[in-house]
Amino acid sequence: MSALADFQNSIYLQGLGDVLPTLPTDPTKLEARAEKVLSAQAFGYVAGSAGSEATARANRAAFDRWRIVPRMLRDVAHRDLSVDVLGTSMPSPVLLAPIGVQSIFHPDGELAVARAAAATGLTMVLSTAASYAMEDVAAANGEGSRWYQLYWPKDRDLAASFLGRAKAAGYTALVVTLDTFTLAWRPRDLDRAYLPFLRGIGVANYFSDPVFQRAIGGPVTEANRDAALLHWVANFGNPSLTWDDLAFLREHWDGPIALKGIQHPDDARRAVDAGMDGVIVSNHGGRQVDGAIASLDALPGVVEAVGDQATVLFDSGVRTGSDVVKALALGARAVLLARPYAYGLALAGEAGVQHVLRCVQADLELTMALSGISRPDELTPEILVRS
Ligand SMILES: Cc1cc2nc3c(=O)[nH]c(=O)nc-3n(C[C@H](O)[C@H](O)[C@H](O)COP(=O)(O)O)c2cc1C
Ligand SMILES: O=C(O)C(=O)c1ccccc1
Repeated sequence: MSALADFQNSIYLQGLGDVLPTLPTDPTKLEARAEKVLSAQAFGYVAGSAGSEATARANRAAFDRWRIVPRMLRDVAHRDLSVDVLGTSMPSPVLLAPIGVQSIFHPDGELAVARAAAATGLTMVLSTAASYAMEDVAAANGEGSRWYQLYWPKDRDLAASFLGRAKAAGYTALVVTLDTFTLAWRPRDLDRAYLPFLRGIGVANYFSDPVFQRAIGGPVTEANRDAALLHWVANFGNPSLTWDDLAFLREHWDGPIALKGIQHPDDARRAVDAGMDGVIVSNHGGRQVDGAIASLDALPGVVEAVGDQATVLFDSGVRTGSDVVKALALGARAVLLARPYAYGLALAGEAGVQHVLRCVQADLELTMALSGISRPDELTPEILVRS
């Protein structure tokens, strides 16, 4: 049964008992509802962006400047949303973006998200800054499919250790995030003096790592906890990295690699020259460079530069099925969904994440079908006009 039929059934069955769906389907309402259950600090952390938040707004405005021109009488009775992305087959072109520190949203954090991803068949991308160790998340994800996102630490041995652990735990592709070697100027967090890591959230992969433990002289205990956190701060990111360093990744990872945070066509070309398999066009949801180009506006140039040589993925601002249609029409192979599933997690744990994933997929399937599109590879720029 398709995700759509599945979802409509569940709404219908709930309706029979005069019980309305417990969570909103509208992403804006979902965010508003999440604000009610989260602390001001946790909500500010997820909803907030860098500086004046102009780029976060621009991400959404860019979607609104494209309009779909639906086509009729195209026999869309049989729809197949499945795609192959970097060696992973997925039921629809939507992945779960890496989001760190998920236990600030729900005690089960990444474990709940891993279960929801497995239940829906979608691929999750686990952050290095997760609140649970990657082996525990892999166990929760079971037969599901998972990629690993590297925050590339200064200590090369630690980076190599992370990659070895990820491979052993069944993460099949590597996402390397380049745009966040340090957190940007984020007023909402600054004004609350809020940083989850300083409370020991988001460091599970570090504290559980043998290389990290060796560096601080043994396992993390109450006695050396502050020293461990300081070591984390000193090692989290490496601002000295250059394109030449990418050779290290190829040496330590034999699967597909995608660079996340690409916004310029020349950087995409350099990624291909360095032997990378994919790029993720992203401005980190406007959380890094305030005033940066809207992610959707950066997409066509990157696709033109490397679309025939690398897999181009997209995130930043994806909220609805029509957003996915637009990003795919502009050349993305798949998109990463981010904040909306964190809101689902905050509201109802695994069930909340499943709800969000099912909503986006059902909306996507309906929007495609009603636009005359049966399969993702039929989406081309011709279906869009500038509004
Ligand atoms: C709370 C939060 C934590 C995030 N943590 C990470 C992370 O650990 N690694 C990473 O590559 N991106 C991280 N991101 C960025 C997302 O992967 C994604 O690029 C961004 O959220 C897309 O913007 P959108 O949520 O507005 O669609 C984080 C985003 C949020 C909101
Ligand atoms: O907050 C973020 O955007 C982010 O990417 C991050 C970085 C380090 C730890 C947790 C999240």
